Amino acid sequence: MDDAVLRLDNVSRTYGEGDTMVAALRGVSRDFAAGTFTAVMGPSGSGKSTLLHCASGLDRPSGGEVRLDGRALSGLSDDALTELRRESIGFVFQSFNLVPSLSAEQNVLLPLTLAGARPPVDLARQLLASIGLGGLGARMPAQLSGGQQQRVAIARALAARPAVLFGDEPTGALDSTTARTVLTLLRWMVDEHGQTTIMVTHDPVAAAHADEVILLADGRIVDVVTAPTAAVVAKRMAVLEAAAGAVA
Ligand SMILES: Nc1ncnc2c1ncn2[C@@H]1O[C@H](COP(=O)(O)OP(=O)(O)OP(=O)(O)O)[C@@H](O)[C@H]1O
Repeated sequence: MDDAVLRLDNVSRTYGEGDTMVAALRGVSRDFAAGTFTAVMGPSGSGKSTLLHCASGLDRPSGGEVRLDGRALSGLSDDALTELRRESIGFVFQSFNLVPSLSAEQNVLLPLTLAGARPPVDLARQLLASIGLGGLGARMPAQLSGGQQQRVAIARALAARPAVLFGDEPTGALDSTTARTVLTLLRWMVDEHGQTTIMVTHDPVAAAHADEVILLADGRIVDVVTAPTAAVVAKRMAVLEAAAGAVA
């Protein structure tokens, strides 16, 4: 696919050696087209976090290749990889990871200021307004609800206009109503701004917001659900969980 922003080609990742070796990823290949929203699911230990880390340049695969905007990551030095991550990748985590002593606005701008850039003063205000937090920029994280804090974290991840936004259980710490607000926001970023987004989740309802769901089992992609509904995803997951339980 020519419009792939991110391409995984036969990516493998092993941990340890000899008898204790664990194959966390076993030859994963997948193209992620620009402007698409993908959810990654699978039983515990199936390789979701490893996939996210390898795809985002946080970890180096043991084999295969990851290409971001056509650039092979394996050839990059650690410094070049860090630079690429800073410029092209956004992260949102389950624990919002905001700096408690900085205001919402300062948190949003932090990655840019740390990178030595002088972001336009109204960038944070615009970003916060665009995600429904207009007027709250001066608040400290402790003065915001969980959902509001996660939206600040999303604004921060988007400040550098990343090629790909990665979410590691971004709604895992939120109640279902608040989670829906955050998922609607992610969906809106994809639809309105073409923000390519890849999210690991355990929640079929969250996964149903994506364009497709990749299902992992034992380090491999074993199923892909297009135009997912929560019911279909839950059913496929139940089959995989049962199989994983039978092996364990
Ligand atoms: N640093 C590590 N050292 C050794 N083994 C590891 C390491 N990290 C992950 N693994 C193993 O690799 C496999 C995949 O782990 P990974 O964390 O990617 O799974 P996951 O699907 O994200 O699991 P969960 O849903 O429980 O978070 C597991 O068997 C795990 O124990």
